[in-house]
Amino acid sequence: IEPISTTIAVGMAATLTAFLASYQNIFYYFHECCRPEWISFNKTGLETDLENKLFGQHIASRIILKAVSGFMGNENPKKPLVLSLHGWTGTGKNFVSKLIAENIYKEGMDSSFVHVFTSTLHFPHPSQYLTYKSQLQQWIKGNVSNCERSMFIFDEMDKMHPGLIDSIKPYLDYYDKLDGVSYRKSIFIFLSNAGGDRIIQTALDFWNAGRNRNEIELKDLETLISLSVFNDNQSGFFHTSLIDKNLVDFFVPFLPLEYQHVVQCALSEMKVRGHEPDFEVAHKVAKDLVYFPKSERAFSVKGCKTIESKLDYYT
Ligand SMILES: Nc1ncnc2c1ncn2[C@@H]1O[C@H](COP(=O)(O)OP(=O)(O)OP(=O)(O)O)[C@@H](O)[C@H]1O
Repeated sequence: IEPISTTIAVGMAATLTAFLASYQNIFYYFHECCRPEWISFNKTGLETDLENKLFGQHIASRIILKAVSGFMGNENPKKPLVLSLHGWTGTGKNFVSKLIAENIYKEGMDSSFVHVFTSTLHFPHPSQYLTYKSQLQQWIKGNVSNCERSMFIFDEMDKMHPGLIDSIKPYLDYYDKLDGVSYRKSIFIFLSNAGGDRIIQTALDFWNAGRNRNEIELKDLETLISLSVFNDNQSGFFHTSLIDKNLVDFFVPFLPLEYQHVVQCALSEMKVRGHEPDFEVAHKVAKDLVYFPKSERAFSVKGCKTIESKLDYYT
C-alpha cells in the first residue's frame, strides 16, 4: 500500500465522517427527533406554570409536579408513568396535560411524540373495537419503538370500550420489555369525568361547612375516586382490571371551579392575547356564567371552559 494515497484516503474518510456527523447534527437541529435537544424535562418550568397558570387545583398541582418530576428524574423507571385525571368539565384536565407536554417536549402538544386519542372521535363505534384494538396496539408499539419518551393522552376515558382499555394494559405494567420494546419511559395520561360527582360533593361539604377548599386533601378524595370509578358501571374503567391491578400510579382529582377562579381564567386569557388585564370585564364574564347548586351558586357549571369564547363577546 502506497503511503501517500493511504494518507489521502484516510483523510477523505475522516472528512466525510465529520461532514456526515455535522450534517446529521444540523438535520436534528431543525427536525424534531428523540434526543435531549428536543425532549428534556424542565422542572422549574412546570412548577412555575402550575403555580401561575392553573387556578384552584392545589391537589392536582402538587401531585402532578411530584409525579412527573420523580418519573422524569429516574433514569431507570420500573414502569411507565400512568396518571388518571378526574373531574368536572372545564376544570383543567386537558390544560394540565398541555402544561406537562410543554415542559417535556420542545414542540409541546405539537410534538410528534405526543399522541392524543379522544374516545368519541377515534373509537366511535363500539362494534369495531377489535379493529381499533389492533390499530391502537400497533400505534403505541410503533411510536414507543421510535421514541421511548412518548406521551399518550386518552381523553374521555370513561367512554372508551372496556376491551380497548384492556388492550393497552400490558404497556402500563411492570414489564422489562414486550416483544423487544420497553415502555417504561413513556407517559400515559387518562382524562375523564368519572368520579366528578364525588369530588364535587366533597368540595360542596367544605363550602357548606365554611371551610377553605385549600384544606381539602388528597386523602379526602383518592379512595372516593377510585371507588366511584370502580363502581360506576357506566364507565369503561369499571369493566377493566386497570384499577385492581394497580396500574394507575396516581388518581388526580380536579376540583370544581368557583367564581374567583373564573375571574382568574378571564384575566389570564386577556394576558395570553396580549391585552391589559381588565378586572371589570373579567367580573362581568364570571357573573354571567351559570353556577351550581342553584341556591349556593358555588361552582361554575362549565368551569373555565367557555371563557375564551365569552371574552370575544364582552370585549
Ligand atoms: N383550573 C384552571 N386553571 C386555568 N385555566 C383553566 C382551568 N380549567 C380550565 N381552564 C381553561 O379552560 C379551558 C378548558 O379547560 P380544559 O379543556 O382543560 O377542561 P377539562 O377539564 O379537560 O374539561 P372536559 O372534561 O370537558 O374535557 C383550558 O384551555 C383553560 O384555558
